[in-house]
Amino acid sequence: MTNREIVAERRVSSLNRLTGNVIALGNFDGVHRGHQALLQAAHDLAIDMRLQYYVACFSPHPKHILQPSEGFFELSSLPQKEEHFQQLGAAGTLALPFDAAVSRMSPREFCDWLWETTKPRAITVGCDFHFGNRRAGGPAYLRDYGQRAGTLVKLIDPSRDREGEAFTSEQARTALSLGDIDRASDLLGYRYRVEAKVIHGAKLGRTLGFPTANMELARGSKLCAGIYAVKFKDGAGREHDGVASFGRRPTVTADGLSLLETYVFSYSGDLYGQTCTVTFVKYLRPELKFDGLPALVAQMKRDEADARVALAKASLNVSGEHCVAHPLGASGAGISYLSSGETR
Ligand SMILES: Cc1cc2nc3c(=O)[nH]c(=O)nc-3n(C[C@H](O)[C@H](O)[C@H](O)COP(=O)(O)O)c2cc1C
Ligand SMILES: Nc1ncnc2c1ncn2[C@@H]1O[C@H](COP(=O)(O)OP(=O)(O)O)[C@@H](O)[C@H]1O
Repeated sequence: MTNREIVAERRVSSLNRLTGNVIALGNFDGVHRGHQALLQAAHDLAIDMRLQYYVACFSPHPKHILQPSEGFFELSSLPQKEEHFQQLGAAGTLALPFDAAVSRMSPREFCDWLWETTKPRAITVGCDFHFGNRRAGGPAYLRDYGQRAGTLVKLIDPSRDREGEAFTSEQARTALSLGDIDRASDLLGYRYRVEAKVIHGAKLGRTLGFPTANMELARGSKLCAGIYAVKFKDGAGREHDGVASFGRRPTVTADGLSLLETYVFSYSGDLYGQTCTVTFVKYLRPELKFDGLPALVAQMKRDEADARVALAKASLNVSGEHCVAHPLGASGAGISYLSSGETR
């Protein structure tokens, strides 16, 4: 059997498992507290119907294709979303490929494809979800289509904070772009985190007594430049405390690339090439241009002390668990990738 055949076989078996279940449909960028409530509704419905629920989301996020020049600030990668979905009891994730051709599908074509692919017994969808050419399809279209196909389509109202404002991905993006980590954590229901490979830098950090693991964030990130108290997970999954700087290092470069640089406390070793995760616990201060390296190093020492205090004060739930209590725990079956021509 060739590798290709093995992959195809796996795909068929996972799709066979997925058909005839509950589908939670959406983009779920950030998997924020509103998304979590919707996924909880899908989960509850699946239990009532004695079925499983799967999440169907587009990949890449449609904004990358529809507004490529605007540099979309995506809150979570597909693997990060899948991790959240698993924690929220989903049996698997169906990544629906999004490209120009899919963007031109009529609502009817899209629904025909989705129904043929997943044979859903029920679909849960947020009241503001739109799809199809020029966003012509919406929850009402899905409900009517479902009625004709004998599928229950459950529209979920947005969940709101104490002030009555709906949780949105855009609010979380705004909070992160302002350095308001507390607000972002509150909206997301967990602490914002990024994952990337550690790359080589100017090798100056070690001479300052502050070696930093350098990571490039996804294009389009609008995270506020500044200094943060963080948790750092190395490639082997070990968690460390640290202090990170995100920005262009105006003290040492004229127009450097934006980098996330973490000084990992009580660590010595080689992190180059490891895929690491940085979880943001507290914003400490803006990035500044210092008058020479001694002034920068003196401030970095104060930053380290401030970060230690902030990390000691923060609740222990630092790896960012969900606020939503979940009876099922992890039971995910992985991601299935589909092409729009494929049904089973
Ligand atoms: C805690 C901390 C605070 C920092 N603050 C600033 C800052 O305010 N301004 C700045 O230009 N660079 C700042 N940096 C970035 C340093 O300039 C950078 O880490 C140093 O030049 C080493 O770079 P390298 O990893 O490429 O060797 C900070 C770094 C850390 C770890
Ligand atoms: N405590 C530490 N925190 C961060 N990186 C460390 C630490 N100790 C050793 N390292 C290693 O040193 C590298 C950073 O050193 P640095 O001089 O800043 O070089 P670069 O400019 O390439 O980032 C990291 O990528 C990692 O491999």
